[in-house]
Amino acid sequence: MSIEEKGSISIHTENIFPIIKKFLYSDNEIFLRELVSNAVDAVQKIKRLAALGQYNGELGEPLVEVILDAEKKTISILDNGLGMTAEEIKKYINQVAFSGASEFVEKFKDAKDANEIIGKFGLGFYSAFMVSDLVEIQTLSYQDGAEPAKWVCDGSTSYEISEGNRTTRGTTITLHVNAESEEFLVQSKLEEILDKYGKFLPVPIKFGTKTVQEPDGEDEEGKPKTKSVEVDKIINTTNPIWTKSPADLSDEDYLDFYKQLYPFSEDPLFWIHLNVDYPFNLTGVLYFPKVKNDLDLQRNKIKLYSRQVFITDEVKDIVPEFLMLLHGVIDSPDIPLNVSRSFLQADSNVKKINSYITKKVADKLQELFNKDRKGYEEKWGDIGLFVKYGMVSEEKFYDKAKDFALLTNTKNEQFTLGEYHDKVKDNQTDKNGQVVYIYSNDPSKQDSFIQSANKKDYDVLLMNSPIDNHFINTLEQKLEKTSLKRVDSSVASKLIEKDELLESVLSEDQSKTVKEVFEKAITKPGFNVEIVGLNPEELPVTVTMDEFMRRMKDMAQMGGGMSFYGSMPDNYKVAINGNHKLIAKILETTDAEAQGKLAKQAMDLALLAQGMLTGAELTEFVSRSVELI
Ligand SMILES: Nc1ncnc2c1ncn2[C@@H]1O[C@H](COP(=O)(O)OP(=O)(O)OP(=O)(O)O)[C@@H](O)[C@H]1O
Repeated sequence: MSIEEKGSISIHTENIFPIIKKFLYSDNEIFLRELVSNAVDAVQKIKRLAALGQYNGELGEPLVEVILDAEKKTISILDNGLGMTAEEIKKYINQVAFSGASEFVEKFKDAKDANEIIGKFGLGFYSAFMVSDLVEIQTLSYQDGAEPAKWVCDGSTSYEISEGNRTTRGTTITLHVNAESEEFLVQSKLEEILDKYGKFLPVPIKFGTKTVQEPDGEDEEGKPKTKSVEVDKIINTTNPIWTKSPADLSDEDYLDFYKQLYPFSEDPLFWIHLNVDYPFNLTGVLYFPKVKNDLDLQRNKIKLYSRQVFITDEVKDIVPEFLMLLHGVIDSPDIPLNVSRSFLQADSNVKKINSYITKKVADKLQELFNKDRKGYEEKWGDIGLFVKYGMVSEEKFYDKAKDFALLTNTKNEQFTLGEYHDKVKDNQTDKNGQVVYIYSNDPSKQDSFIQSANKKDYDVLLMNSPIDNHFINTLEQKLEKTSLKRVDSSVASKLIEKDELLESVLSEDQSKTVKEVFEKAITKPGFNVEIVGLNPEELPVTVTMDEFMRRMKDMAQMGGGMSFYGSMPDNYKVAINGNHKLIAKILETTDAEAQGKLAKQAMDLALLAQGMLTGAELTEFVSRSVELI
């Protein structure tokens, strides 16, 4: 039989080709992904037909091959899949493939920004025209009595079908690469693209050959000999671990796979194997990495696959924001890829997947916590950031994480939220029944404050990670009758307001004198002197910034819309311990200059403890101290 037909493809838009070519230029490498996936699909379809008994012929070893002919300027993709009849070409290529392309152009016309749709839109077979002047299909269907068919098209709306030359079942797509796309006529370039998109495809992909050493008997001395042989170079692993059952995998398998994905990374802390088939299909393995300082470098490491074809490493909406630092692979055929990214966010499957992942991560952490508390505590330094971020940003995650989130104190002891409440509630409840958690965000700078708090048997939490400012707010919102105060926000005995406040031993007149002496000694603005009655053991002078004021200023600095507070001058409280020996000494001193010096010295010591004494003031303090000794 001879097939001879010229025809015209019926689509609305006459000039799809130039539009697609122009706007997909930056991402045109996906043509190879699309054509190789089609070839893989064809091979899997024939396997399925055979399994169903609908095909009884020879299956052969499933194989897809990519051949580059740089001289002829062609790239061919061959498969031994199910092939197509001439009728099927008309149906699947002329109608299906081209309708996909015209749909793209329609969408493109409506899109405000070309980038919105580029890259996610699977153009399928039509993407071949992004890099070719002419595309040829040679195919032979598996069906009884099928004739080989050939289809040729130059990307315009006219095509030609005639008798083909394939003698074995399957399809060969040959691209005659256009002048602008000659970069793809380089072996290493194609290899790179195949590696990127096809590393884990389920059917072996051959690309060229490689030389390996094989045993070749023994030499005269009886030593084993080897010879060089050329073998097919297969670029992929067909059964990556996420397609297997966790029961069949060892820790080593997971670690090996991690190394394969991220060759230069340290081992991960632990991992989660994802596997769900209802209400959506999703498999994958997510790894918790050791957190490094440069958080940005670690983002966008999760790879999204669809049926083992790599799609993207931008998984922003599929994976909740707080888990963007995780590594690994997610594979789901149920994530719509033929549409713009903005549509992707709104997709109900994407939302479901997002909450599924959140839940799985929470379950895994709970399991680790329950099984091995000590091991979990050791990992907290790395996972704490994720957990706190999650608690701050997602209500649902907070509800789960409140049972396994840990608080660390300055003595490096760790507590769950419940344990910590029980630990401090007796000694750290104020007169209004509020439990006050005291924290430090910089233990070395705030050491004197921490020591004063510890003297009162107050516990001090460590809150020095980048997320802690937000975490503190979340805890205050969620924990009942609990507030948090930074250890240097007031003198120790006033951090938690109790009834039993010490009185200052000073008379009203004496207080007034001391206040004046200090006000004179302090030359900078924004320091308000106050005489308080503290334990004689506590420091004579303490400089603090009010908790509320400091938080508002911190927020203003981070651009949290509190700019009013940001523009306010810094305001500090200078608490003079009326019960301290030094204050008595100041009162006894009659020489005004000596009095002023003592006050200045005590004030500078307080500033020094806060890390606020710098530059010329520090130099002056040092020489005054030398003089006093
Ligand atoms: N190598 C092949 N062997 C057999 N049939 C093929 C081959 N390549 C394409 N086809 C047929 O042509 C159809 C259209 O292919 P095309 O890639 O445009 O769309 P698709 O694969 O259905 O969807 P997608 O847009 O996701 O790629 C396929 O569904 C398939 O029936």
